[in-house]
Amino acid sequence: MGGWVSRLSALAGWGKKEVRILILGLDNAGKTTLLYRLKIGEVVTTVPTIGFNVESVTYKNLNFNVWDLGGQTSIRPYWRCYYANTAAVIFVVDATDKERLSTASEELQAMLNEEELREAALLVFANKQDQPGALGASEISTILELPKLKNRSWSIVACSAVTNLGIHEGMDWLVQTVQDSQ
Ligand SMILES: Nc1nc2c(ncn2[C@@H]2O[C@H](COP(=O)(O)OP(=O)(O)OP(=O)(O)O)[C@@H](O)[C@H]2O)c(=O)[nH]1
Ligand SMILES: [Mg+2]
Repeated sequence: MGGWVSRLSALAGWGKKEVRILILGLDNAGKTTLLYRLKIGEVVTTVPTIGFNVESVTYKNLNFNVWDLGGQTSIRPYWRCYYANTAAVIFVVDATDKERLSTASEELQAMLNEEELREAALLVFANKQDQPGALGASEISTILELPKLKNRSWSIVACSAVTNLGIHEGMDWLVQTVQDSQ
């Protein structure tokens, strides 16, 4: 009986495994704005995240469980509590916040050194491209030392969570990469 139920469920697509994605980055980078852009396709008014937001998001037939963690300095030590079973990390950078790009780079490297994220793909979103003076993907890639990464599927895409620029390009890469690794 149990066998029939699970086979029928599988045929119907019920209980389909969700792919776990984390959205990380410094405070004010635009993580929560991105999460709801993915979830409802709109720009929502946000407040700084204390703790996390989590949503089920379906993109190109893949079901994601997307966790958006608060990025304030005092909250960053808790990021590691969420690393287990993560297929991919979306690291959001405020491309206008030049003073804090080195801090973003340090947090990114610390995160990538974690054993639990050894196989996780990395998508960096260079966000806020609608703002004047935003640095482009190649400049940010250099500052974050992405070309030096070893044994990691990674990509960087310039985007705006507000205007939707680049969001699909980044998510298409993510879906393809996650599917290829499964
Ligand atoms: N101009 C512009 N503003 C953006 C963009 N994305 C987010 N913002 C704004 O940046 C501010 C911070 O956005 P949040 O999404 O709350 O940032 P967060 O990364 O979740 O911040 P924490 O929760 O504190 O970690 C808000 O005022 C957003 O409206 C963007 O692409 N362009
Ligand atoms: Mg937030």
